[in-house]
Amino acid sequence: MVLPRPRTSDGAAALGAIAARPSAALLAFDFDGTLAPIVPDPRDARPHPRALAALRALAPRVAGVAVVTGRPAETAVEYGLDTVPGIVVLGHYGLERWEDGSLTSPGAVPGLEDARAAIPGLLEDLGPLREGVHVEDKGKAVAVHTRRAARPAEALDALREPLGLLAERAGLAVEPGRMVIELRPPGMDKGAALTDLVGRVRPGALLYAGDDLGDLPAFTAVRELRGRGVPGVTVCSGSSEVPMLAGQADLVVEGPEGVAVLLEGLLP
Ligand SMILES: O=P(O)(O)OC[C@H]1O[C@H](O[C@H]2O[C@H](CO)[C@@H](O)[C@H](O)[C@H]2O)[C@H](O)[C@@H](O)[C@@H]1O
Repeated sequence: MVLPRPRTSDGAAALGAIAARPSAALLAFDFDGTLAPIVPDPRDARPHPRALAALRALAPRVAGVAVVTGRPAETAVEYGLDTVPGIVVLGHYGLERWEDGSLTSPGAVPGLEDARAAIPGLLEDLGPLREGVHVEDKGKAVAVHTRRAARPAEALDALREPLGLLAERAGLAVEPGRMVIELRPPGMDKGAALTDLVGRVRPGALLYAGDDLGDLPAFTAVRELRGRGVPGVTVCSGSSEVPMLAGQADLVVEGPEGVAVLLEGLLP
């Protein structure tokens, strides 16, 4: 199968290196919007069947397959990732690590209980915009979603300031995403998580694919790693919701289906 051509020479060189010597490649992905199509209810998200099949086939041939997600690691695993041989799942933006059935996770998150208690009142203050806004409690982070709201973009805009102030008071980080604002533990991001993983795997080349603002630190990490001699290609799983991400990537594909086609192109 023919591989797409990245628009940058660095990206083209890295994808060429991955195709030429897959056994030295690390393939890393965001979950929602990249491997899994976006759906209204986060509990219904599952990996695109073709992407999952391609990952299963590629995993024994590459140096590593990883998912770096804002989800709790075990949630992404339960949604089907444990069927990929040897996969590493880094959850909560890298705070958690799941590998070979075993989870490493930090203890209680200071400030989260206060944030959790304050959110219902803050949602009441939204008035009519409140309709359809829902809270996803992820144990070590809380996400406020507006995708199912009657007026999703307006509700999200109305939430930015109060959730920002609440995060500041509680000592939490604010993570804006696709029709969602999360309050999560500070001190970790997908860039640090990916750099740490590269230090462990020591790949000859690296691919990272993402779809959202939370993936930008991973894109930056790929560029920094290039400067340290690790060829890397960034892939944007494109959407109309986050158009700016395309300009930050070496290669743009059409959502999770496009990611699946790219992975199929790496198969022998
Ligand atoms: O880092 P990711 O793997 O991309 O996770 C980021 C957040 O994704 C999820 O929310 C997004 O996907 C939902 C399911 O398709 C969608 O309904 C929602 O609008 C999106 O924002 C997830 O629910 C969050 O917990 C993740 O942090």
